[in-house]
Amino acid sequence: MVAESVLELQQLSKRYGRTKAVQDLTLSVPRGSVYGLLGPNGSGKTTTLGIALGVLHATAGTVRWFGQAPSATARRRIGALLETPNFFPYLSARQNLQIAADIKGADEAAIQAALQTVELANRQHEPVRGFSLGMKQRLALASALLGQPEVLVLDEPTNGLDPTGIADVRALIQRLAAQGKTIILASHLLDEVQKVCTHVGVMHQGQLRAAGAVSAILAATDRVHLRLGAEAAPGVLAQALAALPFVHDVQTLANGACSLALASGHSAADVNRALFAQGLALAHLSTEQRSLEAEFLQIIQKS
Ligand SMILES: Nc1ncnc2c1ncn2[C@@H]1O[C@H](COP(=O)(O)OP(=O)(O)OP(=O)(O)O)[C@@H](O)[C@H]1O
Repeated sequence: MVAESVLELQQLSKRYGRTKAVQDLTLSVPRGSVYGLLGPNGSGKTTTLGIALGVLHATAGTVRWFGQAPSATARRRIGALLETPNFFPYLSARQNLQIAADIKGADEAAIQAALQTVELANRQHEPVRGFSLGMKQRLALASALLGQPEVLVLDEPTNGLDPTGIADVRALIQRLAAQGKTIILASHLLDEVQKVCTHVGVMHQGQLRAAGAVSAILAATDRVHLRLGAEAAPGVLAQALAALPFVHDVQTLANGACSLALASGHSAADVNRALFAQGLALAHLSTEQRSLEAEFLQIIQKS
């Protein structure tokens, strides 16, 4: 079953004079996913989110939210945090949220629920000037949550935070995702995307270089290492592997060992079975799980 998309971007492009900030970008965010737009600084993530939210105009392309053209009704279903808002430092967390709630038409219950979600309910009467950056970021998230949006769009949500602040925001994102919200976040931190996202779109120089489920992108990069017993003739293993249809990118290593990549849906056990059926017994078999970082670097290098 194909998951329903919350957001679809079709052939989006944005130019600033000669700068092509976004080029021909097409992506789809499945409902219930935590979608990480990953890319180095200047790769076009903020521009993409800005266009999706209607605060920037695309030079070309279309945006669809919930299967429809953008509208005020659709916008009310989306909470966004593109930059940390300026809170009034002498007002309490609650008073600051009250101002945002008045603008959004959210009620008392919504303020209380948002404060609880971001775990600031017990500090709500303190002035914001005494808050850490992490607490301010959580308050900003509370503000984005007023109106109970189905989707949250966050630009670099952990930027500038210390490790505790990062862990708090990460846990919060995971809690919101567990409640069924779709979360779209931009980040240049691989680790962040790998830890919290179910899906990833890798951007580089304004273009989407790879996209899909994090698990699929990682599985596609697993490498299997294997070696036959010392009695095997040199080259036999590489030859046998090259003939297997679900194996690609076979590399011969020192002492006759080989490494390979698997087609999706196949495992190291399939390789073992196929070789054994040909009378080849393995002395060593292991899988190297590559990190998103390794994959990310490879995607960027390829482009
Ligand atoms: N208002 C603007 N005027 C001119 N160029 C811009 C403007 N906004 C962005 N750019 C350029 O567009 C490109 C993409 O920028 P964007 O901010 O979308 O990238 P990003 O991936 O979000 O990076 P960062 O993480 O640094 O914010 C960059 O080359 C940037 O310099």
